[in-house]
Parts: sequence; structure tokens; C-alpha cells
Amino acid sequence: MTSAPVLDVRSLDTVLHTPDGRALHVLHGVGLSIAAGECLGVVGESGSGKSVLARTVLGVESRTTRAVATGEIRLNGEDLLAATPARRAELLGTGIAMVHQDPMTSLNPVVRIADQVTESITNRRRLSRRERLRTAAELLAAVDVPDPARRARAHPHELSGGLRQRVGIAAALAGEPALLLADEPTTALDVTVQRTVLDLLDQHRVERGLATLLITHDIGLLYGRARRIAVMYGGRIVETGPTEAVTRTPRHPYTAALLRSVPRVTGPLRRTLPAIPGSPPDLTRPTPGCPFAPRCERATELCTTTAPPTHTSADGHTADCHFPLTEADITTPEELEPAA
Ligand SMILES: Nc1ncnc2c1ncn2[C@@H]1O[C@H](COP(=O)(O)OP(=O)(O)OP(=O)(O)O)[C@@H](O)[C@H]1O
Repeated sequence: MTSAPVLDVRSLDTVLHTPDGRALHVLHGVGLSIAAGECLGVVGESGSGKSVLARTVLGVESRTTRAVATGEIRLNGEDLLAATPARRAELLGTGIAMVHQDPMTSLNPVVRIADQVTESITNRRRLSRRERLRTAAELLAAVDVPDPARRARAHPHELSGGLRQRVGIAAALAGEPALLLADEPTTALDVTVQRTVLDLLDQHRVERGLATLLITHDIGLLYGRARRIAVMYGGRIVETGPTEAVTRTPRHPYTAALLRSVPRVTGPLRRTLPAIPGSPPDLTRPTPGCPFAPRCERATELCTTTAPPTHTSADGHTADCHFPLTEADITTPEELEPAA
């Protein structure tokens, strides 16, 4: 990569302080970077810390839980963890924008679409009602919302789920951010609508040179979209590298298990999907070793007592594991076909 990354995260730890007085150490030493126009796919099971990572980068907390982040988050070189609250607020929408899982929860039901789509613009300068409607219609047209002038006057409940997600994307793009965080942006949508929404995100990423962090629990969605993948487990990035390398020759046993649980699209019509035995780590009981050890077939005592080293290949493929898989161990390539 020659250009400086748009997003550069190093040694990021996030601890959540819950209203009942617990301190949950969710993110551990997370590092990643995304260049302009690049899509990084972040994949992992439920509870692996993907959303906490996105919220930490965005700089927003849930209403009840205070988040304390340490390490480095740089946006075009600017140290966000050292930025003032006023500066972070200024960057919301204009530097970093987020597309949420369920647009019904991120859109305000009683506010007209035009006012929501133009919010990151009107936060900075006044627009007349007529200007808001015209700008919103342009933004909606750019994300292929049919009849945009009429939709700009509507409220969220008057639109289908797919159109609401397009409104969410229009609102995210309105402030011309450098970085887009998309947290399971199509989970709430029908399978047929999912692809068109992901294609739309791809189109704007390429056209605008947007750095995109695409969060999903479905590794199959990332084929052909993400140049690189980061696999999260227990709040850590346990494997990362070019999509092709990570999916064809996974090094971490967790990634291999995740890949085995992707539905195959060739061969016999149905087979039972292997779930990964065991459950995700309990954040209230941190382990000194590898968080995946209790579920890993390859684990030895070393794995439960000692943090795993990072193995790095020349193509930037890394895996944090005492006993990474080798070519000889891998059985997934013949089984895996990119999701159609
Ligand atoms: N506001 C909160 N208060 C307490 N615990 C939280 C809060 N938000 C997240 N957590 C905990 O942090 C951990 C990581 O959660 P996170 O939502 O980031 O996972 P995820 O990988 O995004 O999962 P999913 O795919 O289900 O969205 C979980 O154990 C979760 O229970």
C-alpha cells in the first residue's frame, strides 16, 4: 500500500463500564488500517466485539454504558482519542459516518426523510426548507431511490426496508465522509435486496474513494467486495490478510471453523452446517492465553496459559496462534465456493 491509510488503528483496547458497576474489557490490542477506496471486512461470531470496535472508532457510546478506549485511532493522521469532544462531534458524519444494521432503529420515525438525510449538512450550515428538500432529493437519487422528491417528503414508515436502508446510506454519504462504517448493513433485509444494497455501497466506495469497514458475521458476503478480511474473536483480531489468502488458506483454527460453517453452494443440496462447538469467551473472566483455546481441537496447555504469538507471511497474512494451520491441515478450499 503506497498511500497513507485513511483509518489507522493501533493497540486499541476498549473497556465498557456498565451501569451495574462491571468493567468489561471488550477490545484487546486491535490493530487495522484501511486505505482510500478500500473495503476491509470484519467478520466474527456474535459477541466478538465488532460493533464495539465500530462504536469506538465512531466515538459514540451507548446511553447507559461508558466506554474507555486506549491506544491509537487515526483518521487521515489525526489522533481521534486525543481529540476534544467538540472535534469528535464535528467529525461525526463529515469525517466518519455509519450505516446501521436496522434503519428503523437509526432513523427517527417522526422526522421527515429530507431532514434526516440532510442532517450532517444542516449541522454545519442553515438550509431553507426548499434547499433541504432539493438536496435530499439529490442525495436519494444518488442511491437509486425512485421518485426521490416524493420520498424526501415521506416518513420512514412509508418506505420498504430496502428503501429505508438506502435512506440510511444517503444520510451517511451526505456529509462526504472519508470513512464509512457499515455494521451488518443488510442483516435486516431480504436476501434479494441484500445484494443490491451491498452493490450500492461498493459503487459509492469506488466512486468516492471511501475507506469502508464492512462488519458481518457472514464471511460469504465479503467475497468480491473486501480486499482484506480481519477475523475477530474475543475482542481480538486473530487473523487478517488478503481475502483470497484468509479464505483459501486460513491459518487460525477459528477462521477455519468459521469457513466450515459457510453454506456450500455446490455439491449435495443439503448438509448439516457444522456449528463451532462451545460458546464464545466470557468477558468477565479474561484468560492469559488464547481466547479460542477452550473450543480449539489443536489447543495444548500452552494455549491456555500463554498469549499466542503473531505469525506473519510476506503477503501481510497474519494469525495469532501457537499452532497455526499449514497447507496440509486445510480441507476447506475444495468445499468452499464464493457465495453466488
Ligand atoms: N452497552 C453494552 N453494555 C454491556 N456490554 C456490552 C455493551 N455493548 C456490547 N457489550 C458486550 O461486548 C461484547 C461485544 O459486543 P459486540 O456488540 O461488539 O459484539 P458483535 O461482534 O458486534 O456481535 P453481534 O454480531 O451480535 O452484533 C459482548 O459480550 C457484549 O455483550
